[in-house]
Amino acid sequence: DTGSAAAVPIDPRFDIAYVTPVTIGTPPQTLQLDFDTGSSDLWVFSSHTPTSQIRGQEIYTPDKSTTSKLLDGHTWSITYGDGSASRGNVYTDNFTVGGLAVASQAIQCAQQVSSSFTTEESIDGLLGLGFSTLNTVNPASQLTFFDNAKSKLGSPVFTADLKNKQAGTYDFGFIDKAKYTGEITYVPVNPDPGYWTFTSSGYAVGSGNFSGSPITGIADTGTSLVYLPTAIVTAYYRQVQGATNSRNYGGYVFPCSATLPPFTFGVGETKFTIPASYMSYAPVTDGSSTCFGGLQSSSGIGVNIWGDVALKAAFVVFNGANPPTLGWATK
Ligand SMILES: CC(C)C[C@H](NC(=O)C[C@H](O)[C@H](CC1CCCCC1)NC(=O)CC[C@H](O)[C@H](Cc1ccccc1)NC(=O)OC(C)(C)C)C(=O)O
Repeated sequence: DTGSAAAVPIDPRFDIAYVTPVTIGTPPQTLQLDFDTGSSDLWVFSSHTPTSQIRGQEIYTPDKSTTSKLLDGHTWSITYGDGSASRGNVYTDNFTVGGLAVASQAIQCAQQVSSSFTTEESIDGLLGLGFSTLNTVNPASQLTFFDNAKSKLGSPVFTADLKNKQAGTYDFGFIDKAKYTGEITYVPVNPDPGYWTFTSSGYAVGSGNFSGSPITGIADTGTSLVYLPTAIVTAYYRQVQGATNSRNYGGYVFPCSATLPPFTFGVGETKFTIPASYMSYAPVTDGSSTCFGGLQSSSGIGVNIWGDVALKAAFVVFNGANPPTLGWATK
């Protein structure tokens, strides 16, 4: 079997996150979920979520599904890097993504969501695509959709083809040659503690020389920006007129009129260039002439993160074979 579904930016002005339609239950209930390779819980706004915490999101109602089953005594609670959080109970039900079906997927139903989830009307929940070791369900952790679907897939892979300010695609079970150019470079993945962790072969700022210093980080579709070591980030913004590291805005900002260099990162022998337009992420507030950078320092995070700003510049194969690998191709 295979599956293919669109990854749609939730905001047409800048790519803060992407959502993908899924169906849950019988008859099918359609929700838009944020596919997140940086976590491993599949959770949804639901009929168990207090109505005061719902603002326009679609919800999953297990009682309306003839195939839903309560996973008795199981609970979950998750807090993300940006401080947002949710918790609740667990059902199993039929679940599909782009035509690919899993019969008894653990669906974590929110009984509580933090305010940042309530105010993000376009996100009806998350679909974790990290390793199942990161799943937070107690007393028994649950498998991700990808882990449940793997045995039905021609090849145990999914691919991310995220795009700039337009819809991209998540494919499951096959690699679409039409989506990339050249050869795919595969690199090892360390699945501990549960992220898609790999090592980049180095970077270059604009037309500067390529530094061959390895950078270990995670490929994370659920993080908007790129977070790298301070030395790299300061080297980048040294090339941007008027750039400053703003405590007020929590990162590097610069005049929106500034000329930005592109940023190149290596995977094996292949080089990926993030265009300057992706590196100017967004005005700090609507209409401001001060812009927030798409590259920020990872010093406060503890891990380097190749988020959407970088992933948009590549076609990425998440290979769930044993051992797992990541494939990167230009497009
Ligand atoms: C609990 C663990 C098992 C897993 C957990 N994983 C993570 O925190 C990484 C994971 O990819 C999470 C997944 C996101 C959580 C929040 C909702 C959207 C998905 N990423 C994160 O927690 C990182 C947060 C994102 O980068 C936000 C996302 C966002 C989306 C829409 C609106 C506002 C903000 N963007 C964001 O802040 O963009 C700015 C900086 C331009 C404003 C962890 O490592 O702690």
